[in-house]
Amino acid sequence: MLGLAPRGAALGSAAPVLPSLLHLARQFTEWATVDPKKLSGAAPASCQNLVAGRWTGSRESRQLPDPLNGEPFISVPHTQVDEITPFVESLRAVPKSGLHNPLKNPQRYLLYGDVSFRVAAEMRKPAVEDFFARLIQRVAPKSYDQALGEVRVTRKFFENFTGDQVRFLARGFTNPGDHAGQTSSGTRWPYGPVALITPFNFPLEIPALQLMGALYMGNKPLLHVDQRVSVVAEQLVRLLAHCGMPASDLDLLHGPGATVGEVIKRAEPRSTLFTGSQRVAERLAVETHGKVFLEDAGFDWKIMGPDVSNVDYVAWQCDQDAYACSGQKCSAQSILFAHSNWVQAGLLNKMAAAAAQRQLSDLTIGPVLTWTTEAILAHTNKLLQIPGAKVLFGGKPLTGHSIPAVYGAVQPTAVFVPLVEALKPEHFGTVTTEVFGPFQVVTEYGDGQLPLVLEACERMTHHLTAAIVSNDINFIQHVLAHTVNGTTYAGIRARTTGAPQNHWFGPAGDPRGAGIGTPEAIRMVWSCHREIITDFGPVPPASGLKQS
Ligand SMILES: NC(=O)c1ccc[n+]([C@@H]2O[C@H](COP(=O)([O-])OP(=O)(O)OC[C@H]3O[C@@H](n4cnc5c(N)ncnc54)[C@H](O)[C@@H]3O)[C@@H](O)[C@H]2O)c1
Repeated sequence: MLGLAPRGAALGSAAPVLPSLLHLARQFTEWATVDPKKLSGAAPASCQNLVAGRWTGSRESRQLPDPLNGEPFISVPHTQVDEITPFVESLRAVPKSGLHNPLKNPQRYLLYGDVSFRVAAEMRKPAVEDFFARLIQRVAPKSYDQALGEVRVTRKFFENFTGDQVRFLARGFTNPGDHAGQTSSGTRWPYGPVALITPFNFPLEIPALQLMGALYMGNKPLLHVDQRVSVVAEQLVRLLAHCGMPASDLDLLHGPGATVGEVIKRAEPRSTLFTGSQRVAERLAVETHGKVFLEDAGFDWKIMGPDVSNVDYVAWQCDQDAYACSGQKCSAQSILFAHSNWVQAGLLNKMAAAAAQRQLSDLTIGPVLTWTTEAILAHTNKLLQIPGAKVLFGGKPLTGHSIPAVYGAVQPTAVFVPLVEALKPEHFGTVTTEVFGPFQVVTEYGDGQLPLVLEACERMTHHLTAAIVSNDINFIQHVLAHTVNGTTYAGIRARTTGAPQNHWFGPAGDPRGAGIGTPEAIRMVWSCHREIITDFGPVPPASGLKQS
């Protein structure tokens, strides 16, 4: 309630007529159960599961270490396999025809347009935007600008699906039939019970965009987010409920990945969207008998054409692509193929200078959550065994910090590997291993060596993002024509990172590959095609019927 001035209160009277700023800030997040500004070992937060519309705990909890100083600061349900029956039953209770579809409960499309409108309005409030940005920073340390960018992309996504836009997602088509009374119509049908598993690196954006896609299309999702960051998704779910989402429309399961894996085995959701590592992706593909959509490993390349221009800008973009969020973006620049003209123009020195500006104090470099310092340095040393390989910059641990040893802490690093050596079968696997941290491989090619670069792209196994940095249309068309990555930027401003709400983001070249964010992605991942052929007559006279 806004503390408006009481009727008749005189201006200038001693009684306060406006609510205090503190009160306003608090009411903006009345649905929240954590305060990211206070969150610490001294003021820990705790999380809850949501199942069948009820918030619950679990027998055991895990105390998460603060990634910046190791103090236990969040207690998260450590849900065990013997506690999953309510989650299995909740999913099993969902009909295959979903909670809504074009013929059932169509008012729910409008409900979700309305929920999205309210969430977007809430997220426009500076206090709410700041709440999510800071909460993201506390669990997946990244600079404030990067965290705020994640919140704003999420808000714009909600804005995109307000009003009638959810209903339009389920748009179908009709074709005239063979005779009077017959029409065929293509419809978008939900899967019903579905699962959604997302990683740590974008704790708000990935769960929000995929979750809403699942809900918009009429499914009931079981949501599981990496437990190191799932506090953010829980706050999103609380905001959704505050904005009118029926609390029983989704379940939220905190805990180890193995527990959600077991729920999936027993509940057999009709489809599962997984975002995370290749290892778990392949395992789920087998366990679900292929009923998966995957957004997995990203070994992302950037090719720089022979035409050099705007070297300062391009070096800045390389630094952003490789090291923003400490390289923990699936779209991060993993390998750079620089034409010799760029090397001669001083690109690598400018990249080194940009990387040297990054610092822990503003989280432009920070903890690595899935690779330890030792593992990153061991990988660096393995690359350095390749003839001609050398460290261009970085290659050392960060110093003067209290990041716990379970996480990694290394300088932004670039290792140069000669192209011909990189292509040798004994080296190729190491060179193209995705290091989910501030790390990239750099190589150089000369005139006449583009076929070797394209051969490297052909032999890579995953095709998520890519960048072709050039303004030479013939060069760009040639590279585009011979490669397949799902999200490819081309032009002098090309980047590998960038997963906004306004374009498709996802891999190509794999029939299991998913997409995120756009109407096409939502329709493809969260609904299937159903053809309904209506044939009401008039019926022809029986005398004219022939057997065949
Ligand atoms: N392609 C994309 O859009 C995209 C986006 C973000 C991250 N990623 C990839 O994610 C990886 C980094 O994340 P990570 O290494 O922490 O991923 P991960 O595979 O270890 O974890 C991802 C999720 O899977 C869950 N999980 C773990 N074991 C499971 C099991 N047996 N059954 C079901 N779920 C299980 C985890 O709890 C977590 O929520 C990188 O490879 C990165 O490229 C890809």
